[in-house]
Amino acid sequence: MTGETWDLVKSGIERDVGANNFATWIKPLQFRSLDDRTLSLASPTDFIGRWVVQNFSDIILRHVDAAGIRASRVICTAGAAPVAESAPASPVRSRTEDGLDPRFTFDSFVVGKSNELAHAAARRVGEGGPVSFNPLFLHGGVGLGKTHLMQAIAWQLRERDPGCRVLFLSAEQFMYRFVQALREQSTMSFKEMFRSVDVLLVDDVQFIAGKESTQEEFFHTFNALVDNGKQVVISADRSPSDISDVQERITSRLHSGLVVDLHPADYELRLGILMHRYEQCREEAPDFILADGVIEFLAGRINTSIRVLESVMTRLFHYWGLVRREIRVEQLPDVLGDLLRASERKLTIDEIMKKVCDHYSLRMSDMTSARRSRSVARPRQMAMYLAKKLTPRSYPEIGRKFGGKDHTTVLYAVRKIEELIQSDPQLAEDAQLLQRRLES
Ligand SMILES: Nc1ncnc2c1ncn2[C@@H]1O[C@H](COP(=O)(O)OP(=O)(O)OP(=O)(O)O)[C@@H](O)[C@H]1O
Repeated sequence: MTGETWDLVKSGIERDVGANNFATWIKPLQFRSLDDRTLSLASPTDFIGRWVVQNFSDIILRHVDAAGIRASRVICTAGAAPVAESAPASPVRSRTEDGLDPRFTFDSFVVGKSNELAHAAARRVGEGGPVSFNPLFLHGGVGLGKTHLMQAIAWQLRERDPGCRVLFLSAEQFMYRFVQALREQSTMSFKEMFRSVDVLLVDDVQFIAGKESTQEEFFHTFNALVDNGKQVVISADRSPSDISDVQERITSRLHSGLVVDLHPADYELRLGILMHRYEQCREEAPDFILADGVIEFLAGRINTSIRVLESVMTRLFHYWGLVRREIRVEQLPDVLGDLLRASERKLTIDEIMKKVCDHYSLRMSDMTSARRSRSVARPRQMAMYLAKKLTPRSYPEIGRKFGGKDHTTVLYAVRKIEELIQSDPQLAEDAQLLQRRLES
């Protein structure tokens, strides 16, 4: 690793930690050395060094890993002596050399309503042979199983045909490899390597937004593969047309295959995933017991990402390792406090109005105005309906937020939209889409 690579890694970290955190904590860090998987960074003060190690080690290691560099510990030094040192990374990184996690297979993927289409499409690609859609584009919010499905495809293809050349990498890794090839003047072998694969899977493609030459290279690689009948699978946190700063020609090519949305997990899927993890834990430790109602309680409460559901079960398992007693529902707030609170984030009426305005190209003032033309009144009714459905606010409270309207106006709006959902498929689709966007 060099100082230059560290600078690239830093730009990736900025995306995760936000501009303020970046400027305060990460930007001042200088690369010192990488020995024996220990990344040593120089920090301007002891305090910054300690803070970084405590709060940012995992993120730093994740991005270093994405750059293809193996490191398992961060040390910060101010002056000559180390001020803080992270514990070695946990064995979460039990990935194979090619970046595939052995846990991410189809067998361990729980299928529900919200991911069944994505799962079916991924399965189809995993079967190999000609596929009628290319590329397969999977998108959805944080921690909903995109990476899991992509890697499951890779594992299945390899299992069926060990000779099949499958390459899985993140868009961030694609960029690092490309930059390295430019630096080492080896772009020809870079191109050859990428064009020789049978199936290319690129995760988190939104990362290349705004990165002109990486986009250009990605576009050429993509075209060369698709034109030669090789399968491409891509994932992103949003749909192709919602990724800004990506050239139009790329967006339209991304659209040319099958675009599938992974929706937030519903109650049944959350329950299924928790039960699956519980069984896995019990295979390891048959005495690990959760009292009746615990899993149902968690499935009802944790509605953020599936990653959080997993952390919950891991936390309970560790807790059980200490107390060795059945865990009951009453104990959950103490054991899981922060994780439960994180799921309590409530949607505000302002957020709902804003999403509805974006969707129908209206101004926020249209939500509170008294205009009755249908192009404004209908979206306003939709926003009222969503406010009733997705927040605990009462009819009068909602009325007040919409420019002091009477509660009967809100009641009428909710009934009207409910009625139209039954008779107007376009409106029903709008309502469903908005709800999904608001809940994700
Ligand atoms: N349907 C599922 N069944 C079992 N596990 C799942 C399922 N969906 C997600 N997971 C698990 O949740 C975790 C997060 O999933 P994953 O990393 O695939 O999310 P992602 O959509 O790629 O999110 P991000 O964009 O944040 O990386 C993983 O450990 C994965 O195994």
